Amino acid sequence: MARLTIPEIQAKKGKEPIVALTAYDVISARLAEEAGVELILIGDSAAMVVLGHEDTLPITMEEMLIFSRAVARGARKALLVGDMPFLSYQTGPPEAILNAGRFLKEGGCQAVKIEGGEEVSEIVNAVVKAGIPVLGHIGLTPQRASALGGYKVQGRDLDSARKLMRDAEALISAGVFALILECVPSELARRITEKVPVPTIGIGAGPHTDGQILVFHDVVGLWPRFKPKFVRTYAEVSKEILRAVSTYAEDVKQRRFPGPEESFRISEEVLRALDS
Ligand SMILES: Nc1nc(=O)c2c([nH]1)NC[C@@H]1CN(c3ccc(C(=O)N[C@@H](CCC(=O)O)C(=O)O)cc3)CN21
Ligand SMILES: CC(C)C(=O)C(=O)O
Ligand SMILES: [Mg+2]
Repeated sequence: MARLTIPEIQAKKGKEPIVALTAYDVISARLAEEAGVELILIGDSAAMVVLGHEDTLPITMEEMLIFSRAVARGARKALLVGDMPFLSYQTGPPEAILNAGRFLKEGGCQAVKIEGGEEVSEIVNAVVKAGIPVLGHIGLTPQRASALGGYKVQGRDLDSARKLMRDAEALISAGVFALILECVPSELARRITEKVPVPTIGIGAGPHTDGQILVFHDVVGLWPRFKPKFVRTYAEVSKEILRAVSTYAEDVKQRRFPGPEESFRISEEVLRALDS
């Protein structure tokens, strides 16, 4: 079966919700796709949930490309989007195009995501003009968390709600194929969704967006550090892993593992010859 295309994703607007999820490795990508995920984002959240950094800022292009290639080996139907890391695009169009292009040339992705609104619209436009599809991302943009005062809901007062509407319009003019809305009040997300011609994909943006995205580790219960209000945890995978590995450790200590079924044998004849 062929990979979902950007026009196919766009055609879902107003028809059926788009299912998106992050993934960072071959197993999570394969499972996500088998479960029906249509768009996989190789998120810079890997900095936190895979590499253990405090925030998303430290992750590099080289690291993002390693995760992208792993995901590409596991997913052949979902649209793959590489999340451009901090300082890989902010310096201007030439560097942005070169780094975005690497996600396609080396990362096995079909598109990239860039955080920010009006401030980055020229850069987004340059990347789109180079033939690299861009997924926009406005509202809470974690690479700017310090400037925004933390991981906070955006667009609650009139000025910031207006700013978000302008950001959406600027990105549409710049040519994004879809738009992520993160941590935005539901009614504002609804207005943006009705106003823009491309799909909106929400994370903490309520039920009216054209699709939803969450972080893989949040969905399966593998991220104990914090639980944003917008997360629904569908499994307790950490607990299951802890149970399995604890039992393994105890079995080794108690000499219950390995047993005969988990061990290899040699013939008596060879053994006798060896001992003589
Ligand atoms: N595991 C994980 N899940 C994510 O969704 C995620 C990451 N990591 N890392 C990068 C960013 C950081 N994100 C976050 C992190 C925390 C909140 C949070 O706790 N927000 C408050 C809202 C506070 C307010 O009312 O303004 C909340 O209660 O949800 C939101 C988004 C989203 N992204
Ligand atoms: C949560 C999504 C939108 C993201 O940017 C990430 O995982 O890095
Ligand atoms: Mg991100």
